[in-house]
Amino acid sequence: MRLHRNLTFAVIDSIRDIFNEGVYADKAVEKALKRDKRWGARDRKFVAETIYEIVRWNRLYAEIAEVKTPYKRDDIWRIFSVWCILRGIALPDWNQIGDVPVRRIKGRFDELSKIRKYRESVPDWMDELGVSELGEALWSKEIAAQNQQADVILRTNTLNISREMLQKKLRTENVITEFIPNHPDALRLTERANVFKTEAFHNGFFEVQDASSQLVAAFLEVEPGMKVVDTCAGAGGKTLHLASLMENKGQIIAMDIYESKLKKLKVRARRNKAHNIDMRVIDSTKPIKKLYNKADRVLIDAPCSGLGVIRRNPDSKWKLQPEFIENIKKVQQEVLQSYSKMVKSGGKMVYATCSILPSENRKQVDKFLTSESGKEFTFVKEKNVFAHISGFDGFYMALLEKK
Ligand SMILES: C[S@@+](CC[C@H](N)C(=O)[O-])C[C@H]1O[C@@H](n2cnc3c(N)ncnc32)[C@H](O)[C@@H]1O
Repeated sequence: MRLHRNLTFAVIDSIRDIFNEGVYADKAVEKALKRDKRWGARDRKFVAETIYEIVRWNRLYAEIAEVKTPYKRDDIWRIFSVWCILRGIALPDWNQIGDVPVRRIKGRFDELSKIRKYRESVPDWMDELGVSELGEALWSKEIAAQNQQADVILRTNTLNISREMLQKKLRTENVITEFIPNHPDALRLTERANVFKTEAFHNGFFEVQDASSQLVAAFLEVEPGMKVVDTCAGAGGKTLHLASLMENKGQIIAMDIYESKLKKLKVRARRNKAHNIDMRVIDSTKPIKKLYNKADRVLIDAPCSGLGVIRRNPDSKWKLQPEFIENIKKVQQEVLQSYSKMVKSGGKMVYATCSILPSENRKQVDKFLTSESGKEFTFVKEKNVFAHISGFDGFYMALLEKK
């Protein structure tokens, strides 16, 4: 591979923005890709994937390069040189790249690869937390899987098309996909492509949604005609799936504390031709109280650490703080306590997270079940999804029934 100056500069600037300015990696990539309209698909792939790789392996590369944040420009070039050496890419003869000790880099890589927190490039606290929650063996496998690049998975919007027809349509647009066993609406791209540019996307035939995430709405056991509350709907990934499963019949009330997210859902719902969704901002306890004992189904897709989706957000390894996880656990218990009151007698509720930590998952459910409001519920079933077993995002979901 021959390195191109403009592309490499885009990578270097993005790394500076991510680590020195706190910019999210996906936003930095988005900005980098706008730098030059003449870049082709391969150029864009290089820029995006190199940024993500350097973010993913930041601790390991920085340790080998002997640099620390905040990075000076030279430091980032040193990290980039380490990336080149370890990937077997010939270093160009540019001023920015000084003397690179190739043998020392390879030697340090071999040494550091024996220590998990360097090999898997995670902060000390995260490595310790992973071990204390999951044990050495499980954490080692899971964090290794979380460092792999995630596949692009689509969810067929069955309101508008079947999975078979969608696959055919995408093929005519040069997007090749395959079915995924046990995920009835899912298609996996065999090669990465910008699916948002396809006609099929603009026609509302699919959404991009990981296979594990596609299990959540189905776990709620919805039926057409039901009254369903999606309490932490965000931009509506699962709300739209619920609308599909309910064949646009009945009512879905999508809620979130952020109006901006619900506005995005509105746009997506229109494209999906999902007509049974009402949106409500949670700006007081009023919208919740109004629905006490009214819902057949309640989904709590709770805010969480996101430790199950590191493959998609590798910068969360550096942005996440232990204090955030402690705070978010309090929110998880609060939303369980409060939003469960909307379930009617005989109704069901799913509590889900994209975390792999038992303290955010089963332990929250158990705490809820032994509380005053939880006593009205029985535990039906749960699913723990690990990336190293499934090959998809880490997720948790529990189904509870109100007596
Ligand atoms: C895991 S995300 C939801 C993802 C979304 N369900 C989807 O499938 O695309 C969690 C959401 O909870 C929202 N949230 C955070 N605190 C909340 C609260 N107290 N009540 C309701 N929603 C909350 C966040 O704004 C965020 O959109």
